[in-house]
Amino acid sequence: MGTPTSNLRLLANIILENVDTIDKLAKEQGVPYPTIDTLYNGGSQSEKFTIQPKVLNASLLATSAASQLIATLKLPGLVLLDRANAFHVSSALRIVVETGVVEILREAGPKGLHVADIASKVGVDSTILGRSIRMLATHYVFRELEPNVFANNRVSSLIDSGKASAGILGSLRKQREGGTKGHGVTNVQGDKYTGTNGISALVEQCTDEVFKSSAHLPDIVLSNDYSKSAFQTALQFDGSMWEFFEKNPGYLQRIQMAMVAWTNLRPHQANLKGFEWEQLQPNSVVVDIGGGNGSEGFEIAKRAPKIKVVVQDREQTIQSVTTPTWNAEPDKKKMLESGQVKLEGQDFFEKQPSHLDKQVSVFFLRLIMHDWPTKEGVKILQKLHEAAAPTTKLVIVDQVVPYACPNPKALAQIEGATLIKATSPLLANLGEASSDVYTTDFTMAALLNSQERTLGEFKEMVEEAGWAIEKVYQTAGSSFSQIVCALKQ
Ligand SMILES: C[S@@+](CC[C@H](N)C(=O)[O-])C[C@H]1O[C@@H](n2cnc3c(N)ncnc32)[C@H](O)[C@@H]1O
Repeated sequence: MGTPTSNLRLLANIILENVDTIDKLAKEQGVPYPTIDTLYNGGSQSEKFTIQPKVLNASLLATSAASQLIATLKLPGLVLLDRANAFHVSSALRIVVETGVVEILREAGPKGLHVADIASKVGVDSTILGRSIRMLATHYVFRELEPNVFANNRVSSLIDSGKASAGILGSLRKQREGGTKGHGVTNVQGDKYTGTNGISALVEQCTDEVFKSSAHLPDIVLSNDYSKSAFQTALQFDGSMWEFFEKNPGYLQRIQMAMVAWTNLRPHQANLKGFEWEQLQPNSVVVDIGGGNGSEGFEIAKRAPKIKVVVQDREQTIQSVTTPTWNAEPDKKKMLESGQVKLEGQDFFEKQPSHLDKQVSVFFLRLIMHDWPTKEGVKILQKLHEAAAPTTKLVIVDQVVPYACPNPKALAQIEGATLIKATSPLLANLGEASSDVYTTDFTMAALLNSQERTLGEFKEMVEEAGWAIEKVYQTAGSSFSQIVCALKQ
């Protein structure tokens, strides 16, 4: 009998097999896989190659094995220190994003720029700025070309707002001039994000209010007192997070742009893949519940030009964010003028307006359920149930949290429930390869005392409100899933 293959070798073999798969596909198609040192260009052949399903599958398995290999090879004490101090990476990231380092380095070009020059443009201490960029470079965000000379790389360039650095620095100046707005509250300059792909807004939101809130989450859990969320504690605000945003319009603009980033961060089809909007009958009505600035409602209306879309949100969001956005963009304005799309102030805890009663083909909810604890989630879905016709569908787009073990039988039977079968010794949820869904879950806990849900939790919640899951569409590389429900029989 030969020596059994070591655990290290099993992991290394998974990496090699999957890198071989990617290399072979790259060779066949004549497209190189991008290196970490190249700049991100979503439209390039190389980046498009990385999100082809076969390539993505292989890269997820290799990522899972590689991170497990690192966690095994690195001394456990150092793995623990990394985990315990991960928040410093968030601090460094906020410093560089709000000081426009990415834009300054884009303007500097491939030779990069010395940190003293970056700091003098920004007006901050060059030592801590340099240490921030170096810490990030150590985590593969930016490159240090020679001592203290930095340049963008594939990850940092993704944050690029596309604006001139002078604009970002102008916003920083206004932010400083306005002074602090109270405990933990940043004087956010919302206009800085308009016209961007939203990624800088998302990174700032994560590293500012989410990070500050998360620091208070353990105290809440340990005291078992959920009367105030971690967000309310961090920002010393008694109302809801949405009320806070309405009082602080810069934050409102930032979170709405951060929502757009979720569309741009990953292959976009992933959000809309699955439900066949084109198959709806002409004049069918789709209601985008809590549609925010209507970015998804717009995509649906584009995909199925013969249907009608109603984008609903809180009155103030419709007035101050959604309507100006749709009036400013010609394609969207045309849809409003033709009557294909309607923007409507509507609280989703209230009864749907009479013009929609029993008239809706699909209620669409993207990133809504995860904002609410289950009790409120059930109330929202019950209101939609009350307005539903017998054939109305409910399409929920949210992240489905994978168990770290295989799905139980009752769930495995739902069409589309299992995505990738991970083989031993990999974790069933692919570990690091699906880490984003677990961090978003904690974001929801910190901001809203809410959560991302496993498929089992979704099943229980929708059934309590009178719906039943028919099918789940999942996409490798995107924890966003579409859960299609019909009225429970
Ligand atoms: C996480 S955002 C999602 C926005 C949008 N669906 C998307 O995916 O881009 C949540 C949305 O819910 C809206 N919202 C919060 N409370 C609401 C309520 N009671 N009625 C209607 N909309 C509400 C917020 O204004 C915000 O636009």
